[in-house]
Parts: sequence; structure tokens; C-alpha cells
Amino acid sequence: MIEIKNIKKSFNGKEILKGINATFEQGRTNMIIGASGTGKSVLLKCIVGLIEPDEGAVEFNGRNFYKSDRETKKQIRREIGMLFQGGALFDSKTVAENVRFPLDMLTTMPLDEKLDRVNTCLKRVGLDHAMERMPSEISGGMQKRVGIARAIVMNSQYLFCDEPNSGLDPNTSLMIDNLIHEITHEYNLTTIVVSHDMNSVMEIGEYIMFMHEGHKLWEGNNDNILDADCPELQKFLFSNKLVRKFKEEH
Ligand SMILES: Nc1ncnc2c1ncn2[C@@H]1O[C@H](COP(=O)(O)OP(=O)(O)OP(=O)(O)O)[C@@H](O)[C@H]1O
Repeated sequence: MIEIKNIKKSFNGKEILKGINATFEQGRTNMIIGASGTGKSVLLKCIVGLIEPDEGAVEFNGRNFYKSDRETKKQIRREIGMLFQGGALFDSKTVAENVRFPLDMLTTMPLDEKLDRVNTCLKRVGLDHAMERMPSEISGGMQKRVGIARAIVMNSQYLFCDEPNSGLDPNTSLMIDNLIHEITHEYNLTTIVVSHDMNSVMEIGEYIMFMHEGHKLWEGNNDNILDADCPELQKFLFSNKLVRKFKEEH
């Protein structure tokens, strides 16, 4: 579980995050949604420790990250898996080497154990046949799957995904969403997905937090979001034609 308490962050005197509180439960696909420029990525960076908030706390199963000593911070970082927007694979490394990278950097695991873990994770995302391929030789969806395998290779407890569907067609997006969702449940991860994609939100959003201009305006799930009593959220949702149609039909 991750709890964030009163997170505030300003850049050059402009307040971007205005005191955000939320609880992201374990074994659940948690989503942060909202319009462009509303602070979703900054919040995610504050949670993963890439940007230090001006105020507030981020607690990983009760461990306050920014108040922790170096060792505890290092330990928490090891428990974090991150799927970056563009996949962020190393072009000069094979698929297997990309997935192995965190093990090489952060552990002293014997080579055969590393290879074993790489194999297990690639198998889990359905890419054990592509171990020796280069990122440029595989599709965007496959690259995202490699990113997911790399994000879980350290036996991560926390999985963060920044716009996992960017640049993917609807079918591939759905496959990536379902994979993230299944892995979250299978490994009992605390997963946080930042997304614009209403299909994803409706498909996998077990907890949804809606941000608007640096505030959390609403929280709920994919069962109750369409009936949310929040005008800004309604406006955000119903700018999407498919959502409008869905609402009309139900
Ligand atoms: N390092 C930074 N320095 C200054 N301003 C920043 C920095 N990072 C983000 N911002 C500003 O913070 C605001 C929120 O940005 P953020 O990237 O969090 O939005 P977002 O909700 O993730 O948008 P999008 O959906 O388009 O990615 C923007 O106005 C952005 O310019």
C-alpha cells in the first residue's frame, strides 16, 4: 500500500500540486487521471522519488520515503518497478539484456539465477521467444511488454506506469492494460497507472483518482465514475465520444 499525505509542489513560484492525499491499495490497479498539465506526472515523480515534494509524505507500507535513511530509501527503490512512457529500452541491448539490466545494476545475483528470472518474466509477458531480438526489431506493443518484464524482474512490490498506452493501437492498448491488471493481481502489487485513456480507465480502474489543476477532485472506481457528482470530471469524461455514447445507452 502507498499512502500520500498532503503532497505540495511548486515550480518557480507556481503551485502545481496543492495538497494531495490518497491511498493506493495493494493488489489493485490504481489510476491517476486528469487533463493535460494538471500535475499527474509531477505527482507520480514525487511518489517514485524523482522529484522531492515541498511538503507532505509518501509512505510505502508505512515507510515514509523522504524521512527514511539512505539504506531504507535504497531498499524502497529496489521494490519499485517503473514502466516509462516510451518504453525506454536500450537500443543497443537485446530484449533479454534489457530485462536483465536492473539485476546487473542492483544485485549480486549469480548469472544463472539472473537468466532464470529474465526467462520467467519474459515468459510471463509472452516474449520468451524474442529474447535475442533487438528493440528495433519488435513492435511498440512488444516493447511495452519488455518494459513490463523489466519492471517486475526485481520482484517489485510497486509498479508505476506512465501512460502505458501512448502510441499503441486500441487492441494492443487493451492487451497491455490487461497484462498490467493481471500482473497486479497475480503478484499482489501496488500498481499506479497514469493515463488519459478512457478505455483503460473503464477497463482496469479499480481505484481512480481524478486530478484537476493540482487538486484531487474525485476518487472512485470504474463502476461509479460515470455517475460521479463532480462537474469537472463529467466535463473531462464526456469530452470523449465513446463515453458519451456508453452513458446514453446505459
Ligand atoms: N521540472 C519542472 N519544472 C517546471 N515546471 C514543471 C516541471 N515539471 C512539470 N512542470 C509543470 O507542471 C505542470 C504539470 O505538469 P505534468 O507533466 O505533471 O502534467 P500532466 O498532468 O502529467 O500532463 P500530461 O497529461 O500532458 O502529461 C505543467 O504546467 C508543467 O509545465
